[in-house]
Amino acid sequence: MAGILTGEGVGPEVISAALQVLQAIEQASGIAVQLRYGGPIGLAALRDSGTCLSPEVIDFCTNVFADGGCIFCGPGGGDFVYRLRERFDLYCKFTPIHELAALHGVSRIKPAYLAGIDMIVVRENSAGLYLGDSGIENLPCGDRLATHQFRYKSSQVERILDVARRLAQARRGSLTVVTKPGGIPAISSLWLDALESMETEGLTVRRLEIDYAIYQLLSAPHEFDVIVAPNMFGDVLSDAAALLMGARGVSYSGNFGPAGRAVYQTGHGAAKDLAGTNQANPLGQIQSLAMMLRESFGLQEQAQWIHRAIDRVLRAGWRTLDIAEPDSRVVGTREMGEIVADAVQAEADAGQLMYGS
Ligand SMILES: NC(=O)C1=CN([C@@H]2O[C@H](COP(=O)(O)OP(=O)(O)OC[C@H]3O[C@@H](n4cnc5c(N)ncnc54)[C@H](O)[C@@H]3O)[C@@H](O)[C@H]2O)C=CC1
Ligand SMILES: CC(C)CC(=O)C(=O)O
Repeated sequence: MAGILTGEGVGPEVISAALQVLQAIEQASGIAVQLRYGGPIGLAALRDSGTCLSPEVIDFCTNVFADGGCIFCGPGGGDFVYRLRERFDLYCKFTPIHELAALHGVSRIKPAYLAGIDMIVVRENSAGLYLGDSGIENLPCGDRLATHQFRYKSSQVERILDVARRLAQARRGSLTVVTKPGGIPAISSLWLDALESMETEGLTVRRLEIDYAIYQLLSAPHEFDVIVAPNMFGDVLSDAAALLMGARGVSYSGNFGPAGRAVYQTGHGAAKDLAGTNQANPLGQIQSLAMMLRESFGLQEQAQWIHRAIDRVLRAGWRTLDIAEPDSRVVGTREMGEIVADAVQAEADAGQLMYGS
């Protein structure tokens, strides 16, 4: 079962396109995913309930998780995602970054640097800068003073490093740990000490500082497999890495906590400039659907149908405006959802022909 939070801005449009694709999966496989719908989130909720994560949405998520489901979420602004992660201890965010070969032509990065890239940014989601205490005070001299204090416990660092270590062991065995010893010495030491005392036999471990890590990510992306970082560095790394896939509109992620709790979302935001125009790219939300099917429902094959369908659609020249090339067949959000849904059906049929089932 999946709980749907449609989000704000372009959220309802990209969620609706993704659900068209889910319908195609259901028709092709005979699997039925039960859906429940929750209320508004983010700045839309703030207007009505005075908070970006309302008590109703907390109850909704609590019930979905208690019934063994996960959340499929459109973008939401304000502090919605931080409060959600805090409330349900969604301490781990995975952002997969993989080659979308059909989009080499729209990338700002030369194709030779993009071929075969395949990495996952593992972001610590439960502490650090974004979960700190802050305030602004008016000083007697007339100046204003803003302060922000943030912290990490070694147990929080150890659990995320352990997730990243296990992921790297299951993949190509390369782990990059990103800190900034000169800039945030105490927290960087905590991370690097935890890394030092962790069993990393069989892994190639790199320690990079955030500034050079971003430079390397964009100049030598093949060198990355699993990257793990504190909250804010992980946010910046995953947004920058999205450039390697072609555009912000195709980026996606999953947030994970204990007891199988999971929230799947886009990497891009509410894109309010595009809301209601049927121009938003739904491929990020659709890829997060594939991630949900694979990680929460164990539907590997169906997730692959989606990725292959997207490749097929992009190679055929179908594009939303943000990823259009001069000879593209430009379509809107809704139409892209329909085209990918049809391509999913074609992938499912091709699979049946191949295996004769
Ligand atoms: N996953 C989430 O829930 C996220 C939510 N946000 C929230 O979204 C709001 C807007 O954030 P911004 O920083 O402006 O980032 P944004 O991603 O919403 O927009 C940045 C630029 O990317 C474009 N863009 C984004 N998604 C697109 C798509 N699917 N197709 C085509 N173009 C797309 C927008 O039109 C805009 O020009 C804020 O309230 C922010 O807090 C931001 C990032 C992630
Ligand atoms: C701005 C947020 C709503 C989303 C984001 O960028 C995050 O994951 O921290």
